[in-house]
Amino acid sequence: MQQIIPGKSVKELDAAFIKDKGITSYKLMEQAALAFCDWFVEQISPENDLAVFCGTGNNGGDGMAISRLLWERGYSVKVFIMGDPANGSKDFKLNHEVLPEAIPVQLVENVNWENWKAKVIIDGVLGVGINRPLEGAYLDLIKRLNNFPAKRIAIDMPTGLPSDEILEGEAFKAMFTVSFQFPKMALLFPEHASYTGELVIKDIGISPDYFETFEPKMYYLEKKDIPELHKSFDRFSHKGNFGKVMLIGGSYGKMGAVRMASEAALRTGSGLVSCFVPRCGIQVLQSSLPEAMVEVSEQDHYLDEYPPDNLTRYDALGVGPGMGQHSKTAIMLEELLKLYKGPMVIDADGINLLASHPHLLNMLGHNIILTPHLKEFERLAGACAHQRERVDKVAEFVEKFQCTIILKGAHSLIACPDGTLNFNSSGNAYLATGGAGDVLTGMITSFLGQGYSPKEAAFCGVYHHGLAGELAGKVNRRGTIASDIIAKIPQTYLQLGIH
Ligand SMILES: NC(=O)C1=CN([C@@H]2O[C@H](COP(=O)(O)OP(=O)(O)OC[C@H]3O[C@@H](n4cnc5c(N)ncnc54)[C@H](OP(=O)(O)O)[C@@H]3O)[C@@H](O)[C@H]2O)[C@@H](O)CC1
Ligand SMILES: [K+]
Repeated sequence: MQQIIPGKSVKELDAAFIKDKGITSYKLMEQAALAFCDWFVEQISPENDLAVFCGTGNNGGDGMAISRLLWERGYSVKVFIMGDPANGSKDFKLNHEVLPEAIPVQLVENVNWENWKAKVIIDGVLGVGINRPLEGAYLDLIKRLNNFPAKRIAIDMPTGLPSDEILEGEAFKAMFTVSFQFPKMALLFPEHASYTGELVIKDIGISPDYFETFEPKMYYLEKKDIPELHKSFDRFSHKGNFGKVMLIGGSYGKMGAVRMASEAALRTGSGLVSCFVPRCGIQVLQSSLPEAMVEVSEQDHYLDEYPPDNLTRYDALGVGPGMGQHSKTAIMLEELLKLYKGPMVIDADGINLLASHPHLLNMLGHNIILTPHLKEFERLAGACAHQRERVDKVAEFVEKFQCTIILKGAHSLIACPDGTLNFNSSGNAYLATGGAGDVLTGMITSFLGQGYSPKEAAFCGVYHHGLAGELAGKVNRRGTIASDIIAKIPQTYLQLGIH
């Protein structure tokens, strides 16, 4: 898996890599620029005139190299330099020197903005070297570029965005950020969505072993990581091999949640799916999801204090969708935590009940996965000012209670008891729809029931769920609903080449 390291460690990483490979830093910059151009030519046609803004550090050096390479590919390019080129970094200067004479170069301070035009703005002003908020001429430039009607693309990082912290002040508002080798952590924060734009990661050839010495252990979960996590089944596999799971939840008016989680478990591959719901749910479930078996608790409208009988029948449980927060249901949850020693996902009202009955937190452990969205997590662990703080609190929570947490959102964070923090890459905004979380619960429960470890089940569940959302979004766009995501689960296996 691709490791994410702090921006301040990038220089050290580069130095180790180029020393070991016996290449120059200029060559590495060329590799980065080529990787950017490979992506760029697929997106933007040469009819568009390009304005490349270069600082005088290595981000600016990238900008210079990219200008040359795109010019060679037939683009009309103009270069604008921010800062004093005489004070530039070594590789900035080298790339400045080899810039073809046919490319016009101007200092930003000399630009007459009145007649200025460009269809595409490429930002190579500052990258991971940023160490303070933008001010003065830098700030003026970025504000101007943000208001200019052009396509905006950032090299490595949008100028102004710190690589690992929350933005203070202003930054370049990129429509695309093409980041080298790994996503800088701040590109994954929801607060930065309008600065990062669409995130593209381009491999520049630095293999994973060069990252290993860096802390903390943060990773980016990508498509290539998923197939090897999957088990293979053969012609003689029977439904027992695919696991027997139970989804526990539902209350009057919220039976859809447990129904969707159950269908998602079936579509993910569970051999047998049972539901445990209040009495009022039996007809809903039996008629709308005939593949599931249903057991009911005594009460009509909510789950009473008695958990299902004979829990050892199940390979995994998923608890919480639509469950409500009745005090008797809280007792049932406590009983479940006492009695059931297999793997379990706790979501939605299950999490809310943990938050309102904090003594239950001490019953969590390695076999349990919690799947809170931001607000649910804050109910568990206290308010957070921003995602940076939330990431730290998630890590602390997992260390204390030794369970897995999946903090849902764009780039869901999977924090594991082994101390790793893993950010997901799949998914899109169309996943932000009622019931999508219930679908995820069903999927992870299914993987647990199929014998995947909590970490494998979390990785596979989150990645497949995001991919199903992408596939559903392609067809249904803003009209995507949770059932569309479920319908696309089988296709995610196909996309990943898994039988
Ligand atoms: N492996 C990789 O990922 C590779 C990375 N590469 C590229 O290198 C980039 C990093 O380059 P970099 O280290 O030279 O820093 P960069 O961002 O150009 O800043 C330059 C200088 O600006 C200054 N400065 C700071 N804050 C400021 C502010 N607010 N306003 C004004 N000035 C400010 C500060 O100097 P100071 O003023 O503090 O002396 C800083 O040193 C990286 O993002 C990627 O594009 C590739 O080429 C190869 C492979
Ligand atoms: K930049």
